[in-house]
Amino acid sequence: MIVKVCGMRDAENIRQVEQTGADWMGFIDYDRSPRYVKGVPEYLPASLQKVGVFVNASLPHIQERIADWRLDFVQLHGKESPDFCQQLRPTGVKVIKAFSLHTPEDVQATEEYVPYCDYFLFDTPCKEYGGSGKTFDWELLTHYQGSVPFLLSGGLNPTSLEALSAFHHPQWAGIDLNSGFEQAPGIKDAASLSTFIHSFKQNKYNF
Ligand SMILES: O=C(O)c1ccccc1NCC(=O)[C@H](O)[C@H](O)COP(=O)(O)O
Repeated sequence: MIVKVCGMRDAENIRQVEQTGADWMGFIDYDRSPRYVKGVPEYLPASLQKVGVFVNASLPHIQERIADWRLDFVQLHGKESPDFCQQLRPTGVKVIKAFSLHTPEDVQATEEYVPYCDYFLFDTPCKEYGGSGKTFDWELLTHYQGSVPFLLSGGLNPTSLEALSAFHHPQWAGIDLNSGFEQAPGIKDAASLSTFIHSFKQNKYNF
């Protein structure tokens, strides 16, 4: 299973989190987020896949960030269309489309994105677009029968292991961790992440 830690920006903290067993690290390029990375992060991890997180950014802006932040993935949290996702294909980065899930209709809306995305990320609806710290009703995912693998996101924290161990879905590919492991916006508790990730990867979902 993939573990993504999102909302990083401090060089020393990035180095600490690089050692926790996480697979992907997310950097937020949205200036209304308390985790906004202005410019280029002082340190970019060498051993983790780098994910740039955008909210309704333009294609040229994202292309610039792909080069500057040496991104492996682009994660789109706004109202980006399937066509926009398709336009990112020639850049060579993998595309993650985030969806806020509130109703079964929200799940159905993912279908037209299938040809243009490598992963989906299912998150809690909130006016800030992400980082709410709140969980959504995972039962909604019984309505998801698509072929694109997804990361489970929204409000995961050190107490979430039991709920995760009870969750099953054939397309479940990983988890996304953010505000539930923070000491301050953008600063993660590396020790807590390390313990959690170790337990998560040790259990039966490490396939
Ligand atoms: O985290 C943010 O501040 C944020 C702001 C705007 C768009 C996306 C954002 N985060 C993207 C993520 O992938 C988060 O990890 C995801 O929303 C879950 O966050 P949390 O509920 O805090 O675990």
